[in-house]
Amino acid sequence: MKQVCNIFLIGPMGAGKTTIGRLLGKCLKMEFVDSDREIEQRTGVDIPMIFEYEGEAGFRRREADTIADLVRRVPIILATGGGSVLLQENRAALAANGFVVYLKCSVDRQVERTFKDSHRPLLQTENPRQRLEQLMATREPLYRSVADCTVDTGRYSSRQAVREILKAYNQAKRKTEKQDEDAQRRAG
Ligand SMILES: Nc1ncnc2c1ncn2[C@@H]1O[C@H](COP(=O)(O)OP(=O)(O)O)[C@@H](O)[C@H]1O
Ligand SMILES: O=C(O)C1=C[C@@H](OP(=O)(O)O)[C@@H](O)[C@H](O)C1
Ligand SMILES: [Mg+2]
Repeated sequence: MKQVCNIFLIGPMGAGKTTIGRLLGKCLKMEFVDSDREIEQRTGVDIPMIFEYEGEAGFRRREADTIADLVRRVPIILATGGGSVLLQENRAALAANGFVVYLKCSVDRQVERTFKDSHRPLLQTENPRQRLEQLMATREPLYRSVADCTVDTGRYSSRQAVREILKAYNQAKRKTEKQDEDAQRRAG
């Protein structure tokens, strides 16, 4: 049975994964880890530097290794990077090991929330909006394919988003517990 102790946040850049994950960790008194920060700690350099020296492919390899380790650290709230869903191995690891929340956000909101930050290499281009639209077109179906629930962070403050996530998480937890009890009863 899929375990729902862990909560994994997926979604595009600027959706609020890092911000909301941190808040959720405090609320549930659970360990919070951001995969980007973990990669930076492991390598000793920042994300832009990894992209510069190893390219996106090098970053994706490090991201996959980090996610594979973190999903096994139970219980955990994990905020992933926006491109984590690109690799099938990440999608499988997330889907199998926790409750996956897709934090959804319009491109307009993404632009507003990311334009001042130069820490995202994929947005260091002439036209970040166009880049975000392209990324959304490829990634949106992938976010949907692994999500156990979706929360639109454009409609909510981070605190409200946390409440929405908790509602869905508790519902899923109750459902799993009930299924476990039923299975035990049937087994005698
Ligand atoms: N409703 C909201 N939910 C989450 N973050 C928000 C919200 N409104 C504004 N923000 C801001 O958006 C920015 C990007 O958030 P971040 O957590 O870094 O996103 P991500 O990790 O998904 O890229 C932060 O400065 C955050 O404070
Ligand atoms: O969308 C992406 O490919 C990326 C998103 C970033 O994380 P956030 O989604 O937390 O900004 C970070 O992992 C890296 O810059 C690549
Ligand atoms: Mg983040």
